[in-house]
Amino acid sequence: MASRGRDEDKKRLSEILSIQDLRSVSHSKMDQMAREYYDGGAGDGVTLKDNEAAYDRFIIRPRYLRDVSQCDPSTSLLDHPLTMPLGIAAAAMMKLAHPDGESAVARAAADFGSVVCLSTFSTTSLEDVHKAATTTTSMSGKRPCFLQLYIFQNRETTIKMLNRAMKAGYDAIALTIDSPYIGRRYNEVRNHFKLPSHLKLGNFEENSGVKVGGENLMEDIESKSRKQPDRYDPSLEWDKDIQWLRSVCGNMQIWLKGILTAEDAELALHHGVDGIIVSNHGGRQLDHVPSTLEALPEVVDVIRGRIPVHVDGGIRRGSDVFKAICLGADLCWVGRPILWGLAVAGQDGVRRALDILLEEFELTMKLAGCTHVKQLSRRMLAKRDAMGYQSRL
Ligand SMILES: Cc1cc2nc3c(=O)[nH]c(=O)nc-3n(C[C@H](O)[C@H](O)[C@H](O)COP(=O)(O)O)c2cc1C
Ligand SMILES: O=C(O)C(=O)c1ccccc1
Repeated sequence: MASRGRDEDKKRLSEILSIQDLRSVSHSKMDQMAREYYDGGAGDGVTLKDNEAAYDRFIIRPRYLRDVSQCDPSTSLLDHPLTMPLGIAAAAMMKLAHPDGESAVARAAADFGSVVCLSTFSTTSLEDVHKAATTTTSMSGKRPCFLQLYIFQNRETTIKMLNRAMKAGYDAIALTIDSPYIGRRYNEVRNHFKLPSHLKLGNFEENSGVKVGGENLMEDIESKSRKQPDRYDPSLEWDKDIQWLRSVCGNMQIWLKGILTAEDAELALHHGVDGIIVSNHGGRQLDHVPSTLEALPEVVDVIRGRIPVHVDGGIRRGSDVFKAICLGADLCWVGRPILWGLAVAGQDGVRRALDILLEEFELTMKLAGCTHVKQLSRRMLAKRDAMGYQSRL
């Protein structure tokens, strides 16, 4: 029975040609609460839509007659090889999509040659995910592994988690800086979003005081944050907290996730972080902030190669990865496409999402006249506007 199910999944997967196909099929695999939690954004969804739409405002300026018979889409991260400049973004509660949850995603990433950033609010323990993310049959050498961090008001909760992450072998922490509070997400209120009772948070004891299940996410954070100690800490500041984090992170690198301006990029550099991720949380936090593709150039310009700059939000095709790398990102992280793949067929569905993005990225490189990621530059793009397009960026 189980193998028949897997055969059916395989057949269905072979008919899925794009991330859009995966998104459509995933909708029939999730109930309304999970589907809208995954796909939805904050407020009116202006930023959510703009993250994707921004990619259509940039056009590729291809160069021809440049021998593209060989093409190498690979790169590296923290000295580990990656099949392409692509990582799997932190997403909470992956078992809402599929019972194999985060471990299936981590296994697919390891076999493909990608990197996982595990959410603080995973439904699998960080130790199990690290094992899955670093055990691979197809890639040689150690695999990189990131842990996304929310800092709690009770710092002991955060310290405990960081100590576990160090012991398990995580390479880097990605501190999410765009969420002192949870954004306004109407779907979570309307659907009475909660973690179903058969699922548990993987990184906290039940008596730890950290919860997202059993209560509406928004009410949970907003009305109870002042009464209960173990909520995100909205008082974080550059000066005191980055230094504190450094003192409790051992050898793990510290990255900031959620940078959208040159000003904050400069502060990040000044505070000695190891890398930054240009992100607006997939349009789930403050609505009406810039699309990440359009925020990227000002951040890249101020950082000037001194630390790596990554980007996430709205990446749905290999050509989107191509455009983000042309605008100066070292790597793209994808969120929802992975969740859609997971919902459709567990590990195989995640692998399908990754394979689609790789095939498309490689073909885009070749058709644009590039054979190595290092050749991607702003000169390969133009920006469309009401008058036509500007050929120089
Ligand atoms: C369902 C869902 C849950 C998420 N949970 C987290 C989280 O726990 N921590 C975090 O920093 N970002 C979280 N994110 C944001 C992602 O890390 C990432 O910034 C975003 O999904 C990228 O946009 P994309 O989904 O358009 O690729 C979540 C995103 C989604 C869709
Ligand atoms: O949904 C999210 O985007 C998110 O970051 C989150 C995860 C768990 C609890 C609250 C918010």
